[in-house]
Amino acid sequence: MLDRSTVLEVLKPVQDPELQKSLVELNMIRNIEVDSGLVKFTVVLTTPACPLREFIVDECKQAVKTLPGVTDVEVEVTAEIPQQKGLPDRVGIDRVKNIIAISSGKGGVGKSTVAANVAVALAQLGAKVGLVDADIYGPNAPLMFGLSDVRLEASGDGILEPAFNHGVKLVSMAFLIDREQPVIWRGPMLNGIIRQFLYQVAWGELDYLIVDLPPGTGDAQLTLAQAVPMAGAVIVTTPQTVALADARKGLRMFEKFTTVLGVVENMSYFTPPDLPDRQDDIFGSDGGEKFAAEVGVPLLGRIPLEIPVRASGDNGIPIVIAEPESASAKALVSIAKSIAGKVSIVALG
Ligand SMILES: Nc1ncnc2c1ncn2[C@@H]1O[C@H](COP(=O)(O)OP(=O)(O)OP(=O)(O)O)[C@@H](O)[C@H]1O
Repeated sequence: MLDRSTVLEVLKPVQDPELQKSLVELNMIRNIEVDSGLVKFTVVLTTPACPLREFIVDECKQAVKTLPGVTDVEVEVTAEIPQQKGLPDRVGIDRVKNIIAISSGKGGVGKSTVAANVAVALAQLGAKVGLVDADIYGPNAPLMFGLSDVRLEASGDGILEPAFNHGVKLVSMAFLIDREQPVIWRGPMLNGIIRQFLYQVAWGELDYLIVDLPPGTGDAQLTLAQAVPMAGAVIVTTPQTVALADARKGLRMFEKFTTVLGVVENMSYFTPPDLPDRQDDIFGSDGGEKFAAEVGVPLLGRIPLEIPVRASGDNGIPIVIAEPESASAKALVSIAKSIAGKVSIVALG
């Protein structure tokens, strides 16, 4: 007989490929309805940015269709994002589910570009996202979000209301300081600023809080590590040997206090606009892939060097919005999905 329990039974062997557990066991199948031959149910994913969304829905449909009497299957997809372990219950951070650090060993490899686009891509996929620009020596996020002229001031109780654009809440040193202030004065402020950005911002409910760190393995990384537990860290590098050597140092440091979710290879190749089939490996070939394999973490994706990436960053409209069909935008959306998938594994692990 075709009813709720036979549907649930036939769905039991269907697994979430990343979590490697049955969807039924994970309580991801809800609201089963059977109306003669029509079967309807909801799949509750662990992130709206699930990289395997279509695959999972297809597997479920195929399984249910094997039941005698089924004429049609309708699947609704929603998401409930699990919270990482160990987050303190303190104002500002109390409704944040997952904190993700984006870091690089070397400067100028595109870390802020990746952080901004991953944040916007996750928001476009339906997640609630915040971004902390913790790069106090070169805060670029306001420019990339078209918010260069914004100034923020904490209210009487010391709480900062974040700026907002492209679906992302944002705080940055650039919103607080006098731009003429010498960079040398910023170092001693670092500890306080990072804590303020975590605990004294009216973040509200956030699925992902992304922290764009300065390059290297310095005070900002240690301050963040001491200030709050993270779901994980992402290392951005170019395929170049010198960038990879620095990335290795960064990775070893992060491994001491969080999960390294993976490596992003940026500026992987250049395709001349008039020669769409060509790929010039300007900074070397497959460096990111070899590096990821060597250190035993996933390669989350490769982003080509494209002029519109730079131009869109300078114009305040990240490439995933400005040119969503470009190879770099597609790579960045796929990277955002991979990061979300890995964060779910950490949270449920
Ligand atoms: N894939 C790409 N194609 C073209 N330009 C890029 C790409 N990635 C980054 N850029 C450009 O390179 C420059 C440096 O990028 P970005 O500021 O993101 O690097 P960073 O690693 O955060 O640097 P910093 O060390 O200053 O923090 C920016 O002008 C950015 O627009």
